[in-house]
Amino acid sequence: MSEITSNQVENQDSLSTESKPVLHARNLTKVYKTGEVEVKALDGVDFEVFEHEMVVLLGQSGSGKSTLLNILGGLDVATSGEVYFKDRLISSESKGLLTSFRREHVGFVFQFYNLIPSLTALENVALVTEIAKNPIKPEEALELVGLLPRKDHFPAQLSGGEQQRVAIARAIAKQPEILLCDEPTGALDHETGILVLEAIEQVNRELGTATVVITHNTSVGGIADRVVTLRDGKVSDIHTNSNRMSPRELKW
Ligand SMILES: Nc1ncnc2c1ncn2[C@@H]1O[C@H](COP(=O)(O)OP(=O)(O)OP(=O)(O)O)[C@@H](O)[C@H]1O
Repeated sequence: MSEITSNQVENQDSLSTESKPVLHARNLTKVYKTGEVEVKALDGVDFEVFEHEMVVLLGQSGSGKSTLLNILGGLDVATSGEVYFKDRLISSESKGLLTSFRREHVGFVFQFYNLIPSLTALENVALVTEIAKNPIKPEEALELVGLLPRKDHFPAQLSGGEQQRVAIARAIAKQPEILLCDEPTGALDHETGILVLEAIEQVNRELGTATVVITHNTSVGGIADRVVTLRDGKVSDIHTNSNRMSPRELKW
């Protein structure tokens, strides 16, 4: 992987003058201590995601992708460094404030869907909309991911890809400013993975939700505005795509 070039840094600067970062992190480090053993999972990471932007986060296993995503979303805290949500410095906030930041502003999608088996697709999404401040209707969220016709089906009656699309609907139904997806296609075959990426792409385009997608699959970088690569806990490359590909155009 190449180091960041001045051209790439310029591209970033031009992006930042056109729109504002929804999230930005400065000089993040994360050290995990287990007994005598220390692992430096993040080592001076600067990262931002702008309004409406789609960022794909690449890197080998153990490079620090999930650690970064969890800190950005307020699920974990950094050892040092700063994280801002717009102008709000969230990295110095109490656990309670961080929890309310996460509840109000962040949608998460993980590799495994974590739907409640005894509830239908619609009820799984409604669980979130019932307590959110400014939700869209659960039906609308399912429509966005193409699953309204399956609203009365239980998770066991849906394929893996369909369950993941319900999980995406659940994540975005509260209209978060940020959608963070950790290996959303990791458990899926190629065709199903494309459908899930299409759902994420649709949400990003129609709701304008700033989105970060972690993947091992370098081809998926084609759907992003920017592709950020981590290596050994550092940003090793930032690439700006001149055009975003649709998920269906991806080949792997
Ligand atoms: N809770 C933890 N305790 C100790 N070490 C951890 C913990 N979580 C992560 N690590 C270590 O931190 C490093 C970064 O892990 P992380 O999960 O962020 O990488 P990743 O790029 O997301 O990997 P993968 O693609 O395999 O999910 C790894 O060396 C990992 O073993």
